[in-house]
Amino acid sequence: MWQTVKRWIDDNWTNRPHKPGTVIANYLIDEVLGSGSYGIAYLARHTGTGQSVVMKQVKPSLRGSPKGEAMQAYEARVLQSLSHPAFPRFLDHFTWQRQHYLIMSHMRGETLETLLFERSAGFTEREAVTMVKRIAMLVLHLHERRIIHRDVRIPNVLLDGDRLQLIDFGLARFLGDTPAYSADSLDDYPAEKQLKRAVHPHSDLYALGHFLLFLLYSTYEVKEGQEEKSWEEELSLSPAVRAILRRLLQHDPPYQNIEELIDALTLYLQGKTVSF
Ligand SMILES: Nc1ncnc2c1ncn2[C@@H]1O[C@H](COP(=O)(O)OP(=O)(O)OP(=O)(O)O)[C@@H](O)[C@H]1O
Repeated sequence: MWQTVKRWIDDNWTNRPHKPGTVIANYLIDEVLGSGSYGIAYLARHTGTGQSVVMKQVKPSLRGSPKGEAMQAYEARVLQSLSHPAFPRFLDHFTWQRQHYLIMSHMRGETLETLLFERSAGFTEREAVTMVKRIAMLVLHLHERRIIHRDVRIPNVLLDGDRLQLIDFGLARFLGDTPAYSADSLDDYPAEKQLKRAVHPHSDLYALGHFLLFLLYSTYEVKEGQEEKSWEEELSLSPAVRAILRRLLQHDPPYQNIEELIDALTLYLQGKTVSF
């Protein structure tokens, strides 16, 4: 019972976001962007320069736990190691009144999730492959720096005009580091979650498979009373894209690295046969 009581206190009291208008150190909060599993994100402004930033606060209930400030410090380290216009820029990391904050550049644009589900954007097979290739190029930039993002999903990709950006490095890990922040191993998780959270290029490749599926389903029309089938039966795909998806989703032997995927996508876009 005490866990239910604690959860109520955390949700309604301990983890209440700051209100717009609150000043935290040198930052004025304009808007609460969201409250995720580990942190609270705000749109804020530097009080001196007026620069628009995203401020992430460690959930107060997680302070001192492995998913608290240590996890945020790790995200700060990942962002500090990057310098690329398609990723948020690290700006600051500080403790203020015993709360922990990470400041990064605010990326403009709309998420792919908004484009698909609110604006009903539709992607042809070629457009979907082109989009996934562009995201794969960003993932390549990360993998070359030994960073596995582990959260490449439609809400974390922003499109600003023609500029594509990848955000939310909260789960990113450097190759060679453990998958979890605590001493827990992934062994107790279901197989799919183990794959998604592995600190290995395969986890981002698997996520890109789901990303491609979301784009391909954007033009799919469900008929009244139709029963659910597998994606291979529901989508009318070219053999090349079907083969690429099967490898991404690990129905067939997976690509060993992101370069192999980019090569397959490039061959498809050039109209050449993909060798399996
Ligand atoms: N650098 C950024 N620029 C623009 N928007 C951002 C940026 N970082 C996060 N956001 C937006 O803020 C909101 C919350 O971001 P956050 O990274 O906390 O993700 P979350 O998925 O809600 O939380 P969690 O990953 O902790 O479960 C999201 O809507 C996200 O699009």
